Amino acid sequence: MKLQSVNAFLLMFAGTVVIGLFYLGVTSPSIRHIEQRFCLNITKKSSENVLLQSPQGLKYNQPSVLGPDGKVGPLAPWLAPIVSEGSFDPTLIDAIYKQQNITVATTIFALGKYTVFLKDFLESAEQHFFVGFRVHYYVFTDHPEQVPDVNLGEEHELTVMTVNSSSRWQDMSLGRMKRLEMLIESGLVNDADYLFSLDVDTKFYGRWGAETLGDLIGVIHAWYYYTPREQFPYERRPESQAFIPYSEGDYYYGGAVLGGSVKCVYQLAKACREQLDIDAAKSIEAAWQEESHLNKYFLYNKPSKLLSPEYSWDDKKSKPDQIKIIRYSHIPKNYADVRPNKQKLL
Ligand SMILES: CC(=O)N[C@H]1[C@@H](OP(=O)(O)OP(=O)(O)OC[C@H]2O[C@@H](n3ccc(=O)[nH]c3=O)[C@H](O)[C@@H]2O)O[C@H](CO)[C@H](O)[C@@H]1O
Ligand SMILES: [Mn+2]
Repeated sequence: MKLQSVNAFLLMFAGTVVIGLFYLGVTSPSIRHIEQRFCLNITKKSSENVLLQSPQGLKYNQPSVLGPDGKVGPLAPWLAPIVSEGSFDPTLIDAIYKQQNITVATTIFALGKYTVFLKDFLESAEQHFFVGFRVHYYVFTDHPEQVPDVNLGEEHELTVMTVNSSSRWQDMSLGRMKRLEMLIESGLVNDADYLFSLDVDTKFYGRWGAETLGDLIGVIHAWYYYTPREQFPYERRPESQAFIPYSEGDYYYGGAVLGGSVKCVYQLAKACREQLDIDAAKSIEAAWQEESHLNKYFLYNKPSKLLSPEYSWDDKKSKPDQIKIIRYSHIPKNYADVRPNKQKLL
C-alpha cells in the first residue's frame, strides 16, 4: 500500500516535470529558432526544386486538350492549368500580381529582314501585353537602325541588343536559346521577375496578362492541339538530342512562345542550347530547330502552366468554335521575301 502511494507520487512528479519541460521547450527562443530554421530549410529546398520532372520512357495515355464538352480542358494530367478564356478572372488575377510589383522582361529577335515585323508587334503589344505592368522589351537585332520608334506606355521600356548577322534563318531562330542564356547570365534581366521570349512575325489581338505568369510556361501549338502524339512533328531520329519516340508525348508546344521565372527560363535555355550544340557537333539539325528541343525539354520538365492556342494562333487558320478568342497570332509572311536562304536543311 505504502509502496503504491510512493509510486503514484513519483509518477505525478515525473508527469509535472515532463509537462514543464515541454512548455519551456516550445516557448523558449532557442527551440523556436531550431523549429524556424527547420521550416525555412523545407521552404528553401522546395522552392529550389520547382521543376516538375518526369522520367523518360514512362507509359501513359496522351492527354487531350479538349475536354468531353469540346472546350479546352482546364488541367494537364500533372495538374498544371491550361489557360484559356473563361478559366481566369482578368481583374482579379491582375490585381493579385499588381500587388507583387513585378517586372516582365520580354525578348524579341528581329534579325535580317524580320525587322519589318517589329512595328506591328510592338504597337499591338502596347495595346494588349501586360498593360499596366512594368514591361522591359529586349530587341535583339543586327539592324539597330531599323528598330521603329514606338510610343511605349508608362513603365514600359525597350533596350536594343545589337548582335551579329547570320546567313541562315535556321541559325537566327535557334540562336535564340544561346542569346537568352547569355542575356540572363549577363545579369541585365536581374530586375525582372518573369521572362518571355516571343516570335516577332506576330501580332497581339487580345489581352495577354498576369494569367500567363508562372514558373515555366509553354504554349500549345495551334495546328496540333487535336493531333495523336505519334503524328506530332517531333524529331524522330534517335541521333538527335531532340528525339522523342512515337509512344511518348503530351502536347505539341509552339516554339514561338516560352516563358516563366527568370531562373526557370535560364535552366530551359541552357539545357536546349547544350542539346543544340551536341546536335550541331554531329551536323544534325532537328526537324523544327529549337522548337523540337523545346518539345523534348517540356516533355520531361513539365510546364507549370500551359497556354491554350489562344496565345499562339496563326492568321492562316480560321477560328474554330472551341477557341473563344485569339490573343496573339502569326501574321502571314512570304518566306521567300523575309528569309535569306530557302531550303530547310534536314
Ligand atoms: C508558330 C511557331 O511555333 N513557329 C515556330 C516555327 O516557325 P516560323 O515559320 O514562325 O519561324 P520564324 O521564321 O518566325 O522564325 C522564328 C523566329 O526567329 C527569328 N528570325 C527568324 C528568321 C530570320 O531571318 N530572322 C529572325 O529574326 C524571329 O524572331 C522569328 O519570329 O519554327 C521555328 C523554328 O523552325 C520556330 O520554332 C517558331 O517559333
Ligand atoms: Mn514565327
